Amino acid sequence: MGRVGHEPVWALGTMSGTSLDGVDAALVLTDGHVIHEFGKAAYRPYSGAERAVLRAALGRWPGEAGVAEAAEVVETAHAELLSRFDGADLVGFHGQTLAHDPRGQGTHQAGNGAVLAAVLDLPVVWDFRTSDVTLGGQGAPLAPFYHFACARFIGATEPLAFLNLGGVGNLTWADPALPGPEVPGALLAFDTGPANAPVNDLMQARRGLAQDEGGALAAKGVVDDAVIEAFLAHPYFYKMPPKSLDRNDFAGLLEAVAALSDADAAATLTAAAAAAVARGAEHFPRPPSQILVGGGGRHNATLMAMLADRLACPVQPVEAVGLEGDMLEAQAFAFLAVRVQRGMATSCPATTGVAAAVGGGRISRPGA
Ligand SMILES: Nc1ncnc2c1ncn2[C@@H]1O[C@H](COP(=O)(O)OP(=O)(O)OP(=O)(O)O)[C@@H](O)[C@H]1O
Ligand SMILES: CC(=O)N[C@H]1[C@@H]2OC[C@@H](O2)[C@@H](O)[C@@H]1O[C@H](C)C(=O)O
Repeated sequence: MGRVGHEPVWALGTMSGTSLDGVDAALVLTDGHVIHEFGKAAYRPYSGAERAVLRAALGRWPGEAGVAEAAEVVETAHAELLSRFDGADLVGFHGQTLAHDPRGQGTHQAGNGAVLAAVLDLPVVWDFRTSDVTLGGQGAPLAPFYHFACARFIGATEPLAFLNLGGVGNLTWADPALPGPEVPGALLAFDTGPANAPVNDLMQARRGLAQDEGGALAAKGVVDDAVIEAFLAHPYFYKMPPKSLDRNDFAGLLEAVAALSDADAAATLTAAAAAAVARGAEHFPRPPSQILVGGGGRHNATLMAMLADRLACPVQPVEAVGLEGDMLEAQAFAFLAVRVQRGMATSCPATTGVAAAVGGGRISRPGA
């Protein structure tokens, strides 16, 4: 990339995840290879009204009803949150995934980076997933290149795995001893299955609550093994990675627990998330030394206990190695923004199934 520097810059990354709870933003000082320092991070929840607009647009594509309204909610929430930060050199704006169908209609993240570039008066990197999909990849997960940098940052020398427990779960196996993330054998990544989304949907439907706080309800229930067995027969679990999911790909799971008590249903959906991760771990090229967990699901003690039961290596929140589990994804899009700006790859065959290591993303500059 000519004289575009190799100096580290402060990148401000954002994530508005599949749980539709709100927007995370975090500053990272990086050159796109190495994490030099972490800066301030902040969260802005969506209001009930905003969440309703986003929920109504789930599964929709650009131009369809409700999508422009959803994009406006996303842009407004991000502009409000990001205006609270000083000192950023550029922004990595993920947007809100409304639909994801990589081998069909594509992938759709609502929100226009050009709008944010104008409001914030900063270059904004956005639309991270489309070019990977266009080149035959899944367009997700994209955090793995960042996970590789995290593995280096914490001084790991043995293979390890990162597990994100958001609405959907995803696993990255990484070997930090290899020279870089795109080197064959350095990474293997994929979505594991539904993580918190089905439990959240159950809690909403049965109790009018957003989540099963701490996994307390699930802890009181009994897992229905027949439901788990039927769940694991889903064709997704027979696909080789890389592979990715849309939030509602397992919508039938909620029907499968319809006849169970609230506690048994919560226990069974929580066990399904853990079983999907354990099934995913069977794909690891070599056993990892540990699995480090980020995302909101690490606050669910029942889910964490079920994971520890089903996995052969230690499972602990990323805080155990000094990382911030609520901000990993926002930090990932800060890191990836710098890579995009510098013409570096953001995905490779082992992370998204794309044919070769590729970069992605659009860059909008203020005043352009
Ligand atoms: N204290 C808690 N107890 C139980 N569950 C929790 C707790 N805190 C967060 N969660 C779960 O984590 C979810 C939020 O996780 P997170 O913010 O990582 O998801 P996301 O980023 O929206 O999703 P994705 O990573 O799939 O895009 C909540 O919706 C809830 O289900
Ligand atoms: C299409 C899409 O937005 N996928 C998200 C979602 O949330 C978790 C999982 O499904 C993962 O594939 C991805 O996000 C993370 C940040 C990623 O790209 O690595």
